[in-house]
Amino acid sequence: MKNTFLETVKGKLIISCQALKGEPLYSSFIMARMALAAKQAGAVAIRANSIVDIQAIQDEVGLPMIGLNKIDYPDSPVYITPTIKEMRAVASTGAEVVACDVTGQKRPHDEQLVDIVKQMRSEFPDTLLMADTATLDNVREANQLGFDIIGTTMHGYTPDTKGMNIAADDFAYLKQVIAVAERPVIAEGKIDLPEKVRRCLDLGCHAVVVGGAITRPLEIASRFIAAI
Ligand SMILES: CC(=O)N[C@H](C=O)[C@@H](O)[C@H](O)[C@H](O)COP(=O)(O)O
Repeated sequence: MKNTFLETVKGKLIISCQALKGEPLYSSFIMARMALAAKQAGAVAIRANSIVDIQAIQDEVGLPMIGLNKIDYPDSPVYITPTIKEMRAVASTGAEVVACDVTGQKRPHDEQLVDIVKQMRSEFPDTLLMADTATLDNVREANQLGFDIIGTTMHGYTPDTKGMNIAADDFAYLKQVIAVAERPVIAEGKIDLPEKVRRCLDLGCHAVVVGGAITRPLEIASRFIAAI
């Protein structure tokens, strides 16, 4: 069946529903309900972490999904769908898109991204691959490897970009990403206001992912508390 994810999300909002172990909402049941609220509000796709959460959300809302699997390995800082094992597991759920780290950092067991992409293309030819990048060099690598979607997910979360914010200087970095990317750009990471979503789309992003500002109540409540 043709993968229509990119057509479905064009100019629209994707909501990320994620809670890691240790976070107050850590529960597939709750993530599925978060996804239902997202759907009722008008989100056209969901981004989710872990096989159980992806499946629970698929059952509850039936929206297209960007799936990932965060795993910490002792020999690598890469944690978003880091190895072929997690890539396969996420694709096997039927998620339309599998997202993985493309930050140029060493992967677990020294796996090479070029091999992972090649393997995924042969095993899951209909699954789109999203590159979670942090820098323009990462975007160039994603272009070269033939990723289908360029995400800005890791901007601000690598040693080189620590503390940076995609919205700084009227999205100056995002403008460069759009200029360099050879595939549709999905803006993601610290987009915490509706006006910012609008701006990302006006600048030429294909779609926008918002997570914590909608689905992480601890983060939302902390912002209010910090204002006191
Ligand atoms: C850096 C990293 O691990 N980002 C993760 C990627 O899936 C999620 O924890 C974020 O919530 C997601 O990217 C959406 O971003 P925000 O929650 O800022 O809207």
